[in-house]
Amino acid sequence: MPAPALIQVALDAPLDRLFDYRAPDATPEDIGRRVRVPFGPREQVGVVVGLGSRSEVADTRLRDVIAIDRALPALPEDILQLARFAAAYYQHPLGQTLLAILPPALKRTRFRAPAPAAYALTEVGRAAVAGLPARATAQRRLAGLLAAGAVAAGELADLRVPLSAWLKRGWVAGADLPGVDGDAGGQPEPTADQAAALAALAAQPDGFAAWLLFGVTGSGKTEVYLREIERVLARGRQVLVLLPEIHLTPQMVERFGRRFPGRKLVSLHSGLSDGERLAAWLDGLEGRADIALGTRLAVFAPLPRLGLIVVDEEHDASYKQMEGLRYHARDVAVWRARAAGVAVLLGSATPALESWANARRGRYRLLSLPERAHADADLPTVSLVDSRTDKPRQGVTEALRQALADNLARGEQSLVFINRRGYAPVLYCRACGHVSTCPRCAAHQVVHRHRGGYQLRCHHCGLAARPPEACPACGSLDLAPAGQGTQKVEDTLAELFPAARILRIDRDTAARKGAFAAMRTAVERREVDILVGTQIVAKGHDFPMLTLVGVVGADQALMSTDFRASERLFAQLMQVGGRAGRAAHAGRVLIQTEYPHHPLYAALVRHDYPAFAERTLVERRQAEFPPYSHQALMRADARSMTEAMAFLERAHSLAEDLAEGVLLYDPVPALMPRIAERERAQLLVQSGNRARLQAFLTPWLARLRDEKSAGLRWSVDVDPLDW
Ligand SMILES: Nc1ncnc2c1ncn2[C@@H]1O[C@H](COP(=O)(O)OP(=O)(O)OP(=O)(O)O)[C@@H](O)[C@H]1O
Ligand SMILES: [Zn+2]
Repeated sequence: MPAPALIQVALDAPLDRLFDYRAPDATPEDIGRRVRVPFGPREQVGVVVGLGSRSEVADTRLRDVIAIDRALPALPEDILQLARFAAAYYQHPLGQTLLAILPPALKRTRFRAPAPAAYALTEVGRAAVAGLPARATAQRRLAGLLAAGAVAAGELADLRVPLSAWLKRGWVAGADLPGVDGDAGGQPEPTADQAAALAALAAQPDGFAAWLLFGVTGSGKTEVYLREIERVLARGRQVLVLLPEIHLTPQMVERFGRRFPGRKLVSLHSGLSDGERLAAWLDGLEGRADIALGTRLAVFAPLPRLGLIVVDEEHDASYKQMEGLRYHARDVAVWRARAAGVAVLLGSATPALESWANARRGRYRLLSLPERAHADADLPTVSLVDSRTDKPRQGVTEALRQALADNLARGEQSLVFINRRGYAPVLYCRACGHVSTCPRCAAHQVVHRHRGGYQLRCHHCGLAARPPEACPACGSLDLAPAGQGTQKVEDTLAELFPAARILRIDRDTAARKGAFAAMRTAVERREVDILVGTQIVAKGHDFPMLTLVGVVGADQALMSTDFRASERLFAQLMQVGGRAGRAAHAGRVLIQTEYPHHPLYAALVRHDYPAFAERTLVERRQAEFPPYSHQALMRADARSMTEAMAFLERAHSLAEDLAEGVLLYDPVPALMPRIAERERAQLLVQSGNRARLQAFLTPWLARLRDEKSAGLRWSVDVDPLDW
């Protein structure tokens, strides 16, 4: 009698193991397929990762698989391998990793078919809509929208139109999206630097290569991606393009669509509906998509003909996932490219110091675009406004006010950058100095404008409260918002320039659907004179009439205890400054600071990223911080600090005999020691050798898996970016 066929299933369970199920008809083709299995009292979706005939589970306790989903193609072997790598490297269970990389629609036990990308009228529908009565306004609106041909599903989603009723009646049906009209002929001639970069890429023999495209803002990095992609597409391969921000995807999709009119482009990000995401994912998996553009999660998209991976703005912190599988999409992309034997192209004006160091060591090959691409565009002039002498009034110095006034008079656009949303960072008692703090967190409450008055909000736990009438510490009524946020700067500018059209963009205003696209259109149509915003306006945009950038309140980051703060600040200011003067009009950047002699600002004035990077790398080497060491951070949180610290002390003692070649720091309270009534502590481990650190983490964490203590949560973050 043949041994019973078993499948090994990865499930979304916090246990680092696989689960065996009986599946008499399973074949090797089923590896990578979704299955439905009984798990405890419920049904769960899992992925088949192996076959077997013997199980450690007693025969009587083995359960039968409910169904193997053979309607969909299996996850290909390279994606299973990628998941195995990510699970092992980031110390996360394989099952949870695999389930995290599946589109949400595939995680449900009741499987729903992918939604069409677009809808079009059927023959029947065409005849029917001709006879719609005038009072059927919603129906007539839908008929109008569809009159000229297929319309993207997303464009119909927000409108109140009777789409589902028409689907039932057979008046509309799913359709493919019409291709974008291309102007592939209208592409600019590459500059000499672009041509040199492209020649180097083309000269590289097939196979893995990691490239760092270091190009100043506006140097035409995107143009290099586009031409290299064209070359790879021509060889019949697929291309994966990673972008840091979901807001940037639509504009990139549009730019790519225009450039590659005949090609199928799909986008993959969390802003899509589950149906759209599934459809795009399947287009990739089944080889229909030529280009997949997406945010970090797209790095796991199955693409059987993969020929190139591009990571735009590779330094961006949003490539790092902060919970669950705490992966860094750039690093995973490099690993994937190596496994697939293809090139990976990392682009940035301010590369991550890790990447810069890799380029210096020859692990990445460096391509440079030191000048702006546009023939008339120079890099903006950066100047520092000494705010000790030119004292800001409501946040704005006289120098910045004057520059904004000049720009307004010339009809050019300006951007005021302040990386702090809300009205003011704290509510302050002028009698005793008390500042508003969140009752649940070790954080200040931020003052927000709210319905004609104010509200106090915690940016860590979200708690909102009415401001107190009197100071909770001394009873004084002399309470006032102190410092500036985007809302206050917006108010100040409105007072200074009553005729100016001002638009504020921060996470609060951009949360509304379509807000970002509306902002872009308004700026492009020159319906805005001054933009006020946080870092979300700083990235990626190309606004030809924007010629002045003012930076307010940047000094704060200089004081941070996080060793990456200065790297982040430099990148941010370089990016935001890079929005100025990208076309025919010269740009300038004014930075208000009390530290005009700080070397970080000096490097910015000279647009000298390499100098900044070299200096910072020397500091990192002295302190043995990354990239000269590799870190993992264990975080624990509990109702009391004693519990959190006790757990980490225990973890520390369980590590001691394993930690050869690994430096174990003492457990300490976290930088933000309390969030939402949970006390937080951390334990840092570090090694000069990545493999050593990995070899230590696995057995250490295995020992800790059995340590249970009620109400305590812990996790490990490999290559942490935040503290
Ligand atoms: N070879 C070229 N000739 C003329 N214009 C070009 C050329 N390459 C790019 N441009 C133009 O220069 C501008 C900047 O290009 P692009 O957006 O590709 O730069 P980037 O380096 O990706 O910018 P950033 O990183 O600042 O977002 C665009 O308006 C683009 O159309
Ligand atoms: Zn809070």
